[in-house]
Amino acid sequence: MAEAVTPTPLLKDELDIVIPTIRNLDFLEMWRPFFQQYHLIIVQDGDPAKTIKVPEGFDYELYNRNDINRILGPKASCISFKDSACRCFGYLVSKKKYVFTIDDDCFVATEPSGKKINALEQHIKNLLCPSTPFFFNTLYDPYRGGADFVRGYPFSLREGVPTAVSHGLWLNIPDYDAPTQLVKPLERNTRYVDAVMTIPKGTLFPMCGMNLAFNRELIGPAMYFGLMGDGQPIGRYDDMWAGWCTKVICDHLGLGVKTGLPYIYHSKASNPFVNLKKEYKGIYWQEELIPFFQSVALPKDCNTVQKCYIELSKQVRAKLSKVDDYFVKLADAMVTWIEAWDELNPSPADLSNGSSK
Ligand SMILES: O=c1ccn([C@@H]2O[C@H](COP(=O)(O)OP(=O)(O)O[C@H]3O[C@@H](CO)[C@H](O)[C@H]3O)[C@@H](O)[C@H]2O)c(=O)[nH]1
Ligand SMILES: [Mn+2]
Repeated sequence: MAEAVTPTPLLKDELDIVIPTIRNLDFLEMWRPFFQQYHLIIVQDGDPAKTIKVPEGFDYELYNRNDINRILGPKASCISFKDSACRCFGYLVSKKKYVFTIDDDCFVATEPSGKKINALEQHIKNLLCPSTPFFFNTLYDPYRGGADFVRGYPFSLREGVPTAVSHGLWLNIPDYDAPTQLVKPLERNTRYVDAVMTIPKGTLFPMCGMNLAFNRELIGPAMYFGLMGDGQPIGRYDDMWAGWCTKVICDHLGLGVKTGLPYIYHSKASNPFVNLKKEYKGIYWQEELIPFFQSVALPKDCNTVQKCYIELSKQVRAKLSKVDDYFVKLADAMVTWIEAWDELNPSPADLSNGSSK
């Protein structure tokens, strides 16, 4: 009898899984059937002297703070310490076209049917299918089996645009801010919504980094998770900052951002009092940040993510320094991030003219 051949997982050699951690990586055991054939990039935060045990059988590279400092030198100043924002170092050093990032307290969720959810597979489907940011399809993702564009949907728009980001959701512990966590400590998300939607052009969204995938070649340089944690006046707004920058750049470049499936099972409610201390400035700053991002206009000649990002950093410095001096520091860090990105990811043109930035 012919041996059952395990199909090669989609994008096996074109995708890295980036995991920020201050804990242990036992959660990988539950993901083993879905992750084992992919390469992991583990970003160890906190004390570099601590040994993080990686379960047997995984192909990985692990970076701690000493590695980050060694690889980036002075540019390491743009990588946060003691905050999940450190994960973006993994995006920097990856050499793959796609990245999936997941937190170490996120587990395999189950569909209402009882089927285990391969979150990575669903993210890949989301990324490989076009997005529809210019006209909302009321039957949600028209490219999913059993759905299509509905009547009245312009045929000129049905080709869609390339998808840059796939934003997944969470069962059990939802990604609530500290005030909501404090008033609703026992609330659990049990609602499984079987939908994937493109976030319309011109609409921002709160991007959560715990179950997120993106096309690194299309949007990687915009996925900087900012200056958070140790030595910074704010934490837990890393993914929000990246999401706002990413969305305005995707809108400018005509790229798509999707949200919805897949779900993961989020198990750890971080301490709301600790979270409040980290994120409280963000809660009132965002009342000024959102109008800023809503008003961002990027010049036509910003035709690459790096050019968009540098232009964005100039507008952050000019328009947000009045909110707090922190944004001047952040604007500088945004430039350092792009310098680091271009240094570690030279374009073919850079390589051909031998300029190592
Ligand atoms: O200093 C730190 C703290 C945590 N990590 C790693 O980052 C992720 C997220 O940590 P945790 O699960 O404790 O955080 P949450 O409160 O559940 O979620 C926040 O994290 C971000 C989403 O990813 C966002 O800011 C909030 O939603 C885990 O893997 C920790 O090990 C870290 O590296 N350094
Ligand atoms: Mn968590």
